[in-house]
Amino acid sequence: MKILTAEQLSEGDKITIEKQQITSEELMERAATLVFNEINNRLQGAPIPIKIFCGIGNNGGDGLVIARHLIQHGYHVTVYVVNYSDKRSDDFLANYEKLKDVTNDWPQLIKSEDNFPEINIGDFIIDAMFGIGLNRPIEGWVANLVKLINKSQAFILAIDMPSGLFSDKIPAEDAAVIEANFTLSFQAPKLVFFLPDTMDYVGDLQILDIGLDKEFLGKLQSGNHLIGEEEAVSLYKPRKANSHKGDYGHALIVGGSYGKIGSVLLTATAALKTGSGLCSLYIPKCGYHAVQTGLPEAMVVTDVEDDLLSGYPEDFKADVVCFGMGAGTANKTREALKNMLNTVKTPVLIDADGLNILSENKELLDLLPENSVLTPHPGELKRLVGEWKDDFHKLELVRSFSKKYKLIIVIKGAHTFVIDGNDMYVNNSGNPGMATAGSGDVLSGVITSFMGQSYEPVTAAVLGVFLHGRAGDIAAENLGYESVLAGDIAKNIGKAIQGLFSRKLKNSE
Ligand SMILES: NC(=O)C1=CN([C@@H]2O[C@H](COP(=O)(O)OP(=O)(O)OC[C@H]3O[C@@H](n4cnc5c(N)ncnc54)[C@H](O)[C@@H]3O)[C@@H](O)[C@H]2O)[C@@H](O)CC1
Ligand SMILES: Nc1ncnc2c1ncn2[C@@H]1O[C@H](COP(=O)(O)OP(=O)(O)O)[C@@H](O)[C@H]1O
Ligand SMILES: [K+]
Repeated sequence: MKILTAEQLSEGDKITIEKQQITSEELMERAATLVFNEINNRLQGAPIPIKIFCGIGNNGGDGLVIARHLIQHGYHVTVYVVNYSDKRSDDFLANYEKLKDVTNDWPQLIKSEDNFPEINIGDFIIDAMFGIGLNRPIEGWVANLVKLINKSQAFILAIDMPSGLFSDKIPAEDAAVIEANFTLSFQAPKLVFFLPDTMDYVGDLQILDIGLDKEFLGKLQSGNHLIGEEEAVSLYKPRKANSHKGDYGHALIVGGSYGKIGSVLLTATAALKTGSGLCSLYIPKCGYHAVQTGLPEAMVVTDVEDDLLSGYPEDFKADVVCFGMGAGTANKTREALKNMLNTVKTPVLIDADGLNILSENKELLDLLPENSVLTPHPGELKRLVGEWKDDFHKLELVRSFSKKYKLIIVIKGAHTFVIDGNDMYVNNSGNPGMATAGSGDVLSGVITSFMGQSYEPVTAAVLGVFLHGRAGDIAAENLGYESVLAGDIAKNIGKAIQGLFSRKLKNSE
């Protein structure tokens, strides 16, 4: 699904109105009716107090339409007009009139703190103050109203955007922004819904298809994509009946050091669980018995050193090499990485200490084969590209880094971002149970495995990140967030792949 900007969506509104020969009021009616249906499906007529805070633009107009439908269906609704300006939009005014047809309770006007209503913990708040039209921070008494709503602990449903959130920039730390429990947004997700700085304002997210012109949406140039199940299915290559292990790639996992052999074991397990035909590890001698016992399906080659890596098996024939987990950053290990990069001419994956070595030895970046995949968490990323001011600045830095070195960067996080030059893929699977030691090692194994199975590196990264998150979701469904171990994510990769084709995620390990 494309992630769009406020400008693209406004343009989509205009074109849709022209092509479908409808009025903007009709489009508002369509969009807000979809919101009403969602609310009605969930509340099922429950007699809870619903307080709708409407701005005076089209977001407020949506609020008025939602209010009208809710009142018609017998809900207990109080409508507030947050009168931050006198410039009411035409569609707001039209729907303000229409509200008269269904109620004698005129909306309550809020013009200052004096008009603030009481908000109770059991209220159902609908935030229709500002949508994509926000063009400056919310200030004065309106900011205080936002803060009052946030403090109330009532359930907050935001329409289109949590009010106060811009679609293209990060609000200041003390800015007034609605902290929604749920956001129902129109037609396409906005990038801020997924950034670490702003995702907490959004709560759970659902996108409503309000029927904007398909041709316009199809042709829109947007390099930003949200990756869900549908996208993942389209990337997956089924196995052929007439095939053998040689068809599914030989992955070589290089890493580990004394006390950190578990990391490579996790990566190799994940690679095999993702379908690698063969998997070998190149590790220091101290890990030999652990790996041979822990993962009998894997082959092991050991370094001359006992406790760390110092070299690379130059004659080794692998389809893909992954380097770094648990490796440490000793000088000898830096030489091992250098040796690997001087030997391997096809895209590699670099993770963890491999990234730390690159950060300390930037000249090595030039040795990375084009389309290699780097999988930093935010700490590793900072060492690699420098400090950023906010998430938009971070994405800019990573984009130019990706272009400069022709690399694919996987920024790990609650929503992992895969950046390949101007293209960006935002992952929509995963859960906080995955914030556990070694889950990144598992991700490296999954992506490496797909690279070895002849997926394009960017496809391997995007599909790998999605399936890793989905496997984590399956593990969490069965174990609870706290009990998910990285190994459980690896165990459920197969179920995650199966789940692409059947929605039944049950009977997992
Ligand atoms: N395709 C879509 O996306 C559709 C959008 N609709 C709704 O229309 C909304 C956009 O409506 P508008 O463009 O009228 O904008 P908003 O309703 O978001 O904002 C209203 C107006 O407030 C003013 N304003 C901005 N920031 C302010 C601030 N900090 N303090 C005081 N005033 C401020 C601006 O002049 C802005 O136009 C969407 O978010 C959505 O809810 C729907 O009705 C129909 C379809
Ligand atoms: N809150 C979260 N929601 C979704 N995924 C998460 C969350 N926290 C962590 N993850 C995922 O878990 C992995 C953690 O990787 P990393 O930080 O490298 O851990 P480690 O170094 O212990 O392996 C990443 O793939 C990340 O996207
Ligand atoms: K809103």
